[in-house]
Amino acid sequence: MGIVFQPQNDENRAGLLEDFIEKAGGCAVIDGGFATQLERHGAFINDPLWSALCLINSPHLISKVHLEYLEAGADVIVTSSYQATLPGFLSRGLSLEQGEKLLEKSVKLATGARDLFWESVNKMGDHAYNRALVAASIGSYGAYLADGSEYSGYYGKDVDLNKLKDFHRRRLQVLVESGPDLLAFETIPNKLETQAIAELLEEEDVQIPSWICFSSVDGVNAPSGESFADCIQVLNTSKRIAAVGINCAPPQFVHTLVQKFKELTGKVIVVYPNSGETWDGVAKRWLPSKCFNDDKFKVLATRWRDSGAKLIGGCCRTTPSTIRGLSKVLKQGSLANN
Ligand SMILES: C[S+](C)CC[C@H](N)C(=O)O
Ligand SMILES: N[C@@H](CCS)C(=O)O
Ligand SMILES: [Zn+2]
Repeated sequence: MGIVFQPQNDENRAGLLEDFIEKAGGCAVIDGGFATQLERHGAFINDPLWSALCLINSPHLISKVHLEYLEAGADVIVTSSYQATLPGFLSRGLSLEQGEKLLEKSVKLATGARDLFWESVNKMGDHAYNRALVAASIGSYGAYLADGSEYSGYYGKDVDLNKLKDFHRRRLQVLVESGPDLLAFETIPNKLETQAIAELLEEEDVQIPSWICFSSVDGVNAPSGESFADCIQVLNTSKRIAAVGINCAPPQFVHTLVQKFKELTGKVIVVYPNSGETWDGVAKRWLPSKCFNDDKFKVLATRWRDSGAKLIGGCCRTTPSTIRGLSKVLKQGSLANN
């Protein structure tokens, strides 16, 4: 039997994610770089919409990448909506309705791939897969700006709490209505956006559990320079947020940050770092730097798990092969595979 994930009420939201993790063997595996894998299949994403351009031009590649990550052993797959925003689509001449349809499509492509994969592995008989959860990706405001500010946290003086809530509100509503299992807020770079998300989840009475992941460029603080203690403080009282962590930061930062986060919160810790390369927001390309291959990633991931992370995957420049390795090493000894 697969794990069925059906949030029922306010109180058990985090509990359901924890149950899923427990049934997955104590540590669930998230997929890897989504845009990265689209590019490896030839998708053109050097664009203000980045990987969301594929929702318009090449949805078949999105399904293909989801299936590749499922096959590699991901227990949680993240939708292609990181940089899919209504203002972004409107600025391309699409109508509001068309933009909303694309957001819905990002969830449907993922749930469709998950259901197809689950049906096909069950036909095979014995297997070690779990029925995966679908997390709807919600990239930061900085991702929409497409100027690299998800790694600086600097949104300019005109951006206040209400502006960030307005930016996130309709996309959040549409994604929730599309039926994902989880919400994945990704590369959040500052306290203001953290607070906007926490308040919005409350105002919109969102019943689906969320994780919030921060980026980090120094391994100590949020990209804005604000401390993680300050950022996490605004999340700790929110029942809507089931997990907190780091994504798209270099792997060498993660171990210390997991330890720090364990001290700052009782929530599930989620980590999915990039390969260690650095994004050049002006040239729109990854600059080679200290890069971790799949073998090094595997070794580090066991340390992240041993220090308390319970959702572990990869972000940009990691691939299905990274996730296959992670799945193998993190599930060794697990009795819980269905
Ligand atoms: C996670 S970053 C590499 C995504 C792309 C960025 N928001 C941009 O559009 O430049
Ligand atoms: N979910 C996105 C995150 C980019 S930082 C991706 O993997 O492409
Ligand atoms: Zn990334």
